[in-house]
Amino acid sequence: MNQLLEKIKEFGIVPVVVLDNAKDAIPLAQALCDGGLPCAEITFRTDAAEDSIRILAKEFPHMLIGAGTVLTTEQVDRAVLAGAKFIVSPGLNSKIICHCAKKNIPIIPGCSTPSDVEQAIEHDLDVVKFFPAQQAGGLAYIKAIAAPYVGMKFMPTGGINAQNVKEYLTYDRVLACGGSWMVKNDLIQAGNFDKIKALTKEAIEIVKESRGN
Ligand SMILES: O=C(O)C(=O)C[C@H](O)[C@H](O)COP(=O)(O)O
Repeated sequence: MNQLLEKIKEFGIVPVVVLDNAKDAIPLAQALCDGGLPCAEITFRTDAAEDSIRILAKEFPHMLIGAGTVLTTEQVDRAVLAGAKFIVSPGLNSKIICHCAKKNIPIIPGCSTPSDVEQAIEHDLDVVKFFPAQQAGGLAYIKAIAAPYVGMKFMPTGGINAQNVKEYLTYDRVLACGGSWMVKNDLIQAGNFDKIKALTKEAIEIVKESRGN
């Protein structure tokens, strides 16, 4: 498996962040790092995404910063140029996967059906996002879909929180979980970075528990 994906596995959780204002990028990143999780997927849902990635790549070079909600090859280019180290998309788009392969940047596309997973295999991928995880059938569905595709690992995202993340993480075909519960937009907007740090610490404790240490 790609080294960067190994790193994501080590973290166990990828915070999915929506930033309305790039000025929040630094305190947000500081809270994540202080909480013990130097990793973030900055989503291209807002205009602030590209600047936020650029700021974090420069100011927090030790952090693993990726771009999420990537829907076009143009966004891939902007994300990579800004310094994103990985790309995540909600669905599987062959054009985007080929573009990422050309640029040699890891992509984790969203899958929610066996056909999606088979397309990912066609592209030689061994990790996919499972989205929307909780709503599409949760861990039971992942176990069922993982059975025939023995080489595939999953990053469940969507509806995951401090209450249900542990059960996902204890399944060995789950690489890591994605989620926004520790970086909720209202906490960012309220400047409540202490709470973000506390929720991040709690999340990291759950990762440790799921690994029996
Ligand atoms: O933006 C994307 O690229 C997505 O595919 C959706 C996000 O991953 C989920 O919205 C996160 O889910 P929550 O943790 O339930 O907020």
